[in-house]
Amino acid sequence: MPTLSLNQVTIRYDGEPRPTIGSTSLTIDTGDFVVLTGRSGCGKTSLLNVAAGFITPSSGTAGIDGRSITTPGADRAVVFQNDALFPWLSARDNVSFALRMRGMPKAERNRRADELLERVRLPKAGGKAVWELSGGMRQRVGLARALAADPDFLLMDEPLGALDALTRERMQTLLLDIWAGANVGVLMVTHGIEEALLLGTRGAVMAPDPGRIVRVIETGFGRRYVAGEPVRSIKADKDFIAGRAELADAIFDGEPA
Ligand SMILES: Nc1ncnc2c1ncn2[C@@H]1O[C@H](COP(=O)(O)OP(=O)(O)OP(=O)(O)O)[C@@H](O)[C@H]1O
Repeated sequence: MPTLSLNQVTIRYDGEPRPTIGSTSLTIDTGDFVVLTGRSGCGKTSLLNVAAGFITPSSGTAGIDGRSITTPGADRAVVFQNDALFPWLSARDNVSFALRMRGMPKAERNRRADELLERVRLPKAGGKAVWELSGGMRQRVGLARALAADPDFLLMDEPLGALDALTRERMQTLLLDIWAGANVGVLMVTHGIEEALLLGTRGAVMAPDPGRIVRVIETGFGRRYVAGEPVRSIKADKDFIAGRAELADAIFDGEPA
């Protein structure tokens, strides 16, 4: 079971007088669903980019089981706010593209792509062109494509940020279903306080200047959904309501929201 570790990572972008991220550590194990939240500009994406291997920390280390993260790798799938699908390919071909890169024969990769599309609740969309899909459907194709590489870690930067509120709620439960069914560790960035609380096994709150994790809240609400409890009953629970207030307080640190 691999572990992704960020150890006393700092980031100082070229030309910036101060570090964007000050010494920050974070560990993600298989089965974790770590949600990174905090005010705009506090450095959430920067930290995720270190885990993804898109940027190298100025000091500190990023690694998986002792191996340094220096570049992106197939062990880490990244999902962005905008799906970044190939518009000229069908949904199935978008998903199977990742498998083609691994040399899998066509019939097998089409079968696997259809399985993955079914997993993201798009059983009939394989032959559809990207332009025929809604925003939520595209994001699900993006997720299926991310899962195709069979990653150890799923790194998601505001994956639901561009969706309308109702689609977003349905996608939250889909993310929990995917997490429960895959052997992955998840790191997800979100601005959504309820989303952080519902999805995360751990909610990590960042503060700015320099960006750092100031609070970690262990949560068990996603596990309750996976065990069969309806989301509405979870969100009505007094522990959920108290958790939401606690998270908001940590994010706004006593300032009015
Ligand atoms: N490549 C870069 N070069 C210089 N500065 C950068 C770079 N990338 C990000 N920054 C700056 O670092 C700070 C943190 O940005 P980052 O995107 O990591 O924050 P964030 O918490 O994800 O923001 P948001 O919630 O608005 O998406 C911002 O001030 C941003 O302008």
